[in-house]
Formats: sequence, C-alpha cells, structure tokens
Amino acid sequence: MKALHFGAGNIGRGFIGLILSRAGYEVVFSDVNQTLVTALQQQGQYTVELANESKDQETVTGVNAIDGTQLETVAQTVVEADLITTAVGVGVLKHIAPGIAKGLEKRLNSGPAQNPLHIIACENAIGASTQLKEHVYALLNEKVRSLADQFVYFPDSAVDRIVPIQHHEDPLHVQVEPFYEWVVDRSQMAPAFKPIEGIVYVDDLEPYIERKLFTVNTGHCVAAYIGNVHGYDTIQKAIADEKVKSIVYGALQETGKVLVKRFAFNPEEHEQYIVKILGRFVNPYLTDEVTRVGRSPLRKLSPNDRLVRPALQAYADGSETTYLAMGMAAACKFDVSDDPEAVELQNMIRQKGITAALHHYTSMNEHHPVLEQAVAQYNQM
Ligand SMILES: NC(=O)C1=CN([C@@H]2O[C@H](COP(=O)(O)OP(=O)(O)OC[C@H]3O[C@@H](n4cnc5c(N)ncnc54)[C@H](O)[C@@H]3O)[C@@H](O)[C@H]2O)C=CC1
Ligand SMILES: O=P(O)(O)OC[C@H]1O[C@](O)(CO)[C@@H](O)[C@@H]1O
Repeated sequence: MKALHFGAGNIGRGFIGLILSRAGYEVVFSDVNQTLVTALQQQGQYTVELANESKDQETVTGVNAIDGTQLETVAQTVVEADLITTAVGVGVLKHIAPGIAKGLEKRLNSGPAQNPLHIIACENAIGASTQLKEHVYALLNEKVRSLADQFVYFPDSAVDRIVPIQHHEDPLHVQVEPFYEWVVDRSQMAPAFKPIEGIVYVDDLEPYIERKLFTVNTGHCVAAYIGNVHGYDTIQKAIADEKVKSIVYGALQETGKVLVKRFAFNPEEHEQYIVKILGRFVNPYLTDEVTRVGRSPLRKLSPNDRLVRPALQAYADGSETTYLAMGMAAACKFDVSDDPEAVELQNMIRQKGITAALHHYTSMNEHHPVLEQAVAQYNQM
C-alpha cells in the first residue's frame, strides 16, 4: 500500500507519516524543500522522538520522497497512491491542487476498474479537505469531475499534536509531544473502507474540529500573542506568568461556554479538557517559540478561525468576549519581520489604523462591539 503525503514538515513527519507507516503504508512525501526531499530519498527512514522524560524514539522506515515542484512526478504518484494526505498549511492547498488534478485525470481516464481514493487534508481549519476538493475540482473537466464524484473522496479531518520548530543536526529527526488525535469524518468516506489504526472515525466531525480548534488552537495562539506582548519568546515562559495564564484560561472559558451550548458538551468534562490542554502547552520537555504558535496572524484573525468565529458566537449568545478580544488585539501587536502575514498586518495598521485593519481581516463591521472591544484593548497594550 502506498500513501502519498504532501508536506514533509513537522506534522508530516512527526504525526501523519508515522501513523501511516505504522499502519503498513509505504509513505512517499512530496515537498518543495529540497533538503528534506534529498534526505528522505537518501536515508529512507527517520526518527521521531517523544517529548517525555525518557525521550522515547521510534524509527519510521520505508519512506521516500518526490520533488513537489515536478508536476509530472507528482501526478504519476497520485496515479499509484492508495491514499493521499496533506499537512502543508491551509493556504498552500491551492498550490498542490494542480498535481493532484493532473494525477486524477490520468488515474480516472486509465480504465474501467477504479479503486476508491481518499484524500485527507490534515490542516488546522474547518473543512480543509473540502477546500482542497474545491481547488482540485476547479481544474478538472466535466468528465473527470463526474468520475471523481464516483471514485474520489475528500473526508474532512481534525489533527492535534504539538510539533514545534525542530533544531537538530539531522534535518529529518523530529521531536513531538506524546499526545495525538487524528479524527476523520466517516460520513464523507467510501462505504467500504479499511480503517487505519491511529485514526478515530466519526459520523459528525463538527464537534471534534470546533472543540479542537477553539480550545487547543485558540488557547495556544492567545498564549503566543499575549506572551509576545509581555516579551516572552516561548509558550512555556509565557504561561509560567500567571497574568498570561489567566488570560489564556479566560479565553478558553469564553470559547468553552460557546462549545458547551452549541454541542451540548458536559460542562465538567469540557473543563477537564481545558485543563488537559493547558498541561500540554507547558510540557517541560518542549520548547515552543511564540513566533511559531502565532505564525500567520491574518489566517488566525480570519472570520472562520480560532478567535473571531468563537467570539462572534459568544456575542450572539450574549456571553463575554473580553479575553478573545484581547487575543485579537495582541495578534495586531505581532510584529515579526520574517512572517509575511505579520508584515502585511503591521503595514495595514500603519497605513489605515487599527479599526480599519481589524475590519478588513476579520470582516467584522467597524462598529461591531467585539471589534470595538479589541480596538480598546489594542490601544491599552
Ligand atoms: N506543528 C503543529 O503543531 C501542528 C500543525 N498543524 C497543521 O499542519 C499543517 C502543517 O504544519 P507544520 O507541519 O507545522 O508546518 P511545516 O512548515 O513544518 O511543514 C509544512 C511543509 O509543507 C511543505 N510545502 C510547502 N509548500 C508545498 C508544496 N507546494 N508542495 C509540497 N509541500 C509543500 C513545506 O516545505 C514544509 O516542509 C498546517 O496546516 C498546520 O496548521 C496541525 C496540528 C499541529
Ligand atoms: O499553523 P497553526 O494553525 O499555527 O498550527 C499549529 C498549531 O496546531 C497545534 O499543533 C495544535 O494541534 C499547535 O501546536 C499550534 O498552535
């Protein structure tokens, strides 16, 4: 069995590649980073190290790589794949769509017997596989689209594992937190599919992806942005400061209220979930830079993402949004010169002012109370 995985980065190697290899797949990574591609081709294996006291290690074998810039090679690997997964960043999905579309065209036109193919985008976003499907379908003609409707499935998924930036001599070695969760929407899959050990299949992904995105990712980015405002360089140092920790906790109480109401979660169980997540953030065996966790602030300030969406839901429910607004304000202070989205955000704030910038990126009306709350917080920071 062959799996083609787009993105040989931290989640690709440290999570998805590991699970698929354990399940017996030969994993072929497609990446545009030539260092990673060459190292995977030469070594054919890599090591995953757990961020725990004993630094447990596991060698992932039977892996290979292709150059993601070579459209024909990517397309041919799509033809041969039994499964396709991605972990490239939601904004990159449109760039991998041409290779997938070309491969599907070849694959679906090649004969009458077709095996169903699942394409799973493992990105931090609601409906990432569905977004990838839209990018791919936009490149297919009507005949191939209709064949794809019969033989290709794009189940949405939620992925959770903290994998920080890696600093090792071996470019493939990857350190990961022990916890992981990969949930896939079974209702979007082929009727008879062979389950993969390590994946949890559910009939309705919405509660899982929203609970994950609006707890793990909301909490993490608030810790990064507020930590950055207070001058901390890592999440671990930021959360050691009670002031920062209480803001993160406050934001998770705000999203928690929304989630408990929306999905009828048990409030005590949700509180335990929050406590567990906060424990993961401060894992002493990990060093996680605020610049990584806060990366791509425009994506994180967008209407469907971890700050604005739960804040607008909380506002609609008549509940508090103070700490989420504080997170948005602190995101607007994220001035990191090698993060293109942070640079764009800072330019916009300089040119148009904070109110117009927040309106532009969050799509909230300039007089929306949540936006006004964020502006007031920004002016005090
Ligand atoms: N790192 C983490 O803790 C977690 C990350 N995620 C999500 O996983 C995704 C990947 O994140 P990371 O692995 O942290 O990022 P990363 O930056 O370590 O890996 C992304 C990889 O994609 C590659 N790439 C970029 N353009 C490409 C293209 N056109 N074709 C093929 N490969 C391409 C990059 O070269 C890089 O190796 C993101 O959507 C992120 O939100 C989800 C859960 C946890
Ligand atoms: O690109 P993003 O959305 O910041 O993804 C990384 C985030 O996902 C997480 O791994 C949570 O699963 C956090 O470590 C991190 O905040």
